[in-house]
Amino acid sequence: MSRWHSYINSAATCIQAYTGTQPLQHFLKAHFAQHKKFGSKDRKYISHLCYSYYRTGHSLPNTSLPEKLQIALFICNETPGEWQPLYNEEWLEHWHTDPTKKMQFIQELYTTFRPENIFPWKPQLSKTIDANSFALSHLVQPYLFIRCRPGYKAIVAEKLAQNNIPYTPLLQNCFALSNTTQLQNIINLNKEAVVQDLNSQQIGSLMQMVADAQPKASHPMKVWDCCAASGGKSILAKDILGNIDLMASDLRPAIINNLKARFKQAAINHYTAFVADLTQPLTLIQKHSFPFIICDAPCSGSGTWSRTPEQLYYFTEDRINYYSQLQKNIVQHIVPKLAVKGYLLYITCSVFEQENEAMVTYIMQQYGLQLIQQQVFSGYTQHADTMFAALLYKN
Ligand SMILES: C[S@@+](CC[C@H](N)C(=O)[O-])C[C@H]1O[C@@H](n2cnc3c(N)ncnc32)[C@H](O)[C@@H]1O
Repeated sequence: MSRWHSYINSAATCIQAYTGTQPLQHFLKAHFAQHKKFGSKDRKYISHLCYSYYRTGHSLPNTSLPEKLQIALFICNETPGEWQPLYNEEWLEHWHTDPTKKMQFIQELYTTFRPENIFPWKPQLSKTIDANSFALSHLVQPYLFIRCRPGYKAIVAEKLAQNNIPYTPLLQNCFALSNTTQLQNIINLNKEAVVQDLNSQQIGSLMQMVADAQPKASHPMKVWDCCAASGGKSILAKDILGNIDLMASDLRPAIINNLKARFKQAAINHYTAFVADLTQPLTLIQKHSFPFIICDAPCSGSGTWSRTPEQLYYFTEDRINYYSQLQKNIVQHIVPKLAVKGYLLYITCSVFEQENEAMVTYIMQQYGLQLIQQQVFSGYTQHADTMFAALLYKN
């Protein structure tokens, strides 16, 4: 058996053992730790096969797993490259860079192939999203994006150049890099630059609106990042709003520890961090009110599935209702903490209307907040995540 066929078999073994209950990345890491015979190249090829498989969603029913893997590779790779020995002349002739043409070829060979099942939830999308481009975006891995922190852009650019790392400058402070780039030993992550998706960075434009509305020389604004995770939006807020009185919370204690470590690297020393379940009444900050609350809500994550295609594969539609209800429960406890003349920045990395525009309508109707701006930041044509953000105001 050729090396390439044995990769297909190894990937098939992984796919059969994987149940979707943990990130694929973690599963593969543990699998390779258990099976030491795989060298680093083998791990790379097998992982690539697995990821390609999940990228095609449920478009290939009634096809054997090795065949599915071969088709997935064909659809997801722009060129056959090293995988060429797996394919006959006819397939190689149809190896276009345009995935739509390749899918037409597959449809002729496999009548059960359903490309519409790569992303089957098109009716649920936010209206401004181009459903076809979005579905196709799952076939490729997005870029790695970094945001240079204030004062460090030239230093970061110089370090990347010194290490011969190619990058494309975008926006004011964003660099796009190949997704295999290793930055750990090259730049001071979190201090000089943060790893942050292009559209996560774009949400800064709504934070800038809050900054612009602040009277000059006022006290540091009290900002609560209420679903902070490891603090990506907090650091962005700090960089845009400057001297803020920052409070960050999240449901999970481990993640708050990560946030503290990251803030240390980011030289953010003055802040308060605490654990809070926002589906429950808040006791810790009973007396506080905030002129700015950032709610980067837990969501389906559907705008980021081209990074984690196993989630695309294992998603079920009932989860949209689950997340929308969770978001309502969270909003219920944070809106009362918003000061009069305060701003709520509601964010998701979801593409579903029910988690996005419909949630904004709900917040406006239920709590009387006024909409300043809402936007889908689409990433599907830029090898980036798709995000949604709405800035609301309390009169
Ligand atoms: C989209 S992530 C936040 C990402 C983060 N803002 C960033 O920029 O990196 C959503 C966060 O909400 C947290 N979360 C989920 N359920 C929650 C709850 N009931 N109360 C508070 N936080 C919750 C999750 O732990 C998760 O870290």
